[in-house]
Amino acid sequence: MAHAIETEREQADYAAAPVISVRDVTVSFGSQTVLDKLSLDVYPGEILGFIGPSGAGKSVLMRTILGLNQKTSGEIRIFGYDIDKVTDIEKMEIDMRMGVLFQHGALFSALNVLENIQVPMREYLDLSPRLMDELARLKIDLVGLPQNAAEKLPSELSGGMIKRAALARALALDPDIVFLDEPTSGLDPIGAAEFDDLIANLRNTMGLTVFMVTHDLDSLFSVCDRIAVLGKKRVLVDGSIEDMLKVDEPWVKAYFRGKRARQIDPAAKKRRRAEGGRDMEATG
Ligand SMILES: Nc1ncnc2c1ncn2[C@@H]1O[C@H](COP(=O)(O)OP(=O)(O)OP(=O)(O)O)[C@@H](O)[C@H]1O
Repeated sequence: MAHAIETEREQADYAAAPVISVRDVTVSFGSQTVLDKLSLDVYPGEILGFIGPSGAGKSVLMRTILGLNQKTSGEIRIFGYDIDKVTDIEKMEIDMRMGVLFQHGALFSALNVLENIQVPMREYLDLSPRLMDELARLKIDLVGLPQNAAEKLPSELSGGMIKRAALARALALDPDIVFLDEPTSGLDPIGAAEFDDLIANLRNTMGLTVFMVTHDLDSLFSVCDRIAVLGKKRVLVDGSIEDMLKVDEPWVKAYFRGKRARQIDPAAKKRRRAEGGRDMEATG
């Protein structure tokens, strides 16, 4: 499906070279083929929502792009580099430009928030402890956590605080792109909306590119510029929310026009963009 390009900004983004380009990628585990010749582009500065049925392979694609799963065939380019042809130093530079928030946060339980945020700094940079403390505290501010969260262990944080701490860690090296695996799962609707706003603000202020695996319809409607649907081991369709509402593929139809989506007004996103808030999304 062609992109429905709505704004000048989007037009400029889609004219730019993709930051991630996945071409004909196949991933198998033993005899199980999870992704079969899948292709997908991610453009600079966009928030891409990646959806699909449970077990379809969303996390597998994310992990494959990150180099955590092997692909059987196909090509992945990140920032223009073919990841099969990069040197070790180029690979490290690419890794440093990508932050990841894994499902459930995946913080180290024995480390406090400050130490968790410093993990990527220790892995990739050679900084003094004092500078690392300062940088980590800036990230704590950036994600809207109180400074007294710095010394807390993950077990002492609420679900929403864990997500924010994990996001702070994903942002530790000032990446160009962040991968978020179901970032709002387990949050109450208010916490989820606040987290969505945080993601949108970070994109707007830092020019981040966001690859978000999600099941959250509110996130898709409120912050995602584009949605890609995984099904039958490939990207079935991609486009705007408005495009999704016109798609006849049964799963996409059930997802966007089923019972849970019935209150969502397709015109609301345009109003939200015009007004710069997310309060207008759902009609009651
Ligand atoms: N390391 C692995 N070894 C073997 N099979 C795997 C591995 N990782 C994932 N799979 C299989 O790949 C399939 C896709 O899993 P994946 O976690 O990507 O689904 P998903 O679309 O993210 O699902 P959900 O929405 O439920 O999180 C599943 O059948 C899973 O069992």
